[in-house]
Amino acid sequence: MKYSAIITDIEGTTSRISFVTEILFPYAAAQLPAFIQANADSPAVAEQLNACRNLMQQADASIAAISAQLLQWIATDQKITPLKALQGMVWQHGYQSGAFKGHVYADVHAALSRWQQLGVKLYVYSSGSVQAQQLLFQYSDFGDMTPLFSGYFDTRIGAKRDLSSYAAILQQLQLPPKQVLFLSDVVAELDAATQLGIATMQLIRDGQAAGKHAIAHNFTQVMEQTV
Ligand SMILES: CSCCC(=O)C(=O)COP(=O)(O)O
Ligand SMILES: [Mg+2]
Repeated sequence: MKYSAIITDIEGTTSRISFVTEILFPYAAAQLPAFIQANADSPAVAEQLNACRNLMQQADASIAAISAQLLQWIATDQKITPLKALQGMVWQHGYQSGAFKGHVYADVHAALSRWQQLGVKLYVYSSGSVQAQQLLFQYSDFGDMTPLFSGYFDTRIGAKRDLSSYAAILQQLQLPPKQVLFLSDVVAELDAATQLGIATMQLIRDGQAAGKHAIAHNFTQVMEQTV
């Protein structure tokens, strides 16, 4: 096996883009206003509301104003950390109530299981919060997949198109970059990882434009190129 660790993106890589854009985002848009109104005093929610005020540069922004801003960020798919944290909180109710399961491609479940058997450490790096990542895999189509993963990274370590984010991840993994493989559907994310010497492979499942990276159309093809 070429790699000691594999880091995977979620949307467009392990999971269908439409699961995020047509199920998760609309659910969050529908639930967030009432959720933050009802939970504004809880420390976890209050912390994120204040982070939104800082980003809005409106120290006295009302709950209604923050709700409107959150909905605008969702509508334009902004990868903003407090939005992602609040989305994870409302998605928890959606998963636990059975409103939806976490979509994971069958080839992903098979490959992750095989890589774990081979002793490869598996990680997730997504703009979705760590909570959202863990929920998706805990309530996946294949049951609880979280035992497969050794760690999770989100935008608290940095934006996915920033080289510094991958430097911080490598620091935590304590591995040489060439022993780490990063899988994503987004070329700009792969470009950032490549600049640090991390191995990369682009997943092309929904017609994504190919970059200069090695490509695969599913995780079975990733496995074929990495053993
Ligand atoms: C963890 S499922 C929700 C994913 C999400 O909220 C998101 O914005 C995905 O962004 P990415 O940069 O990981 O494609
Ligand atoms: Mg993606």
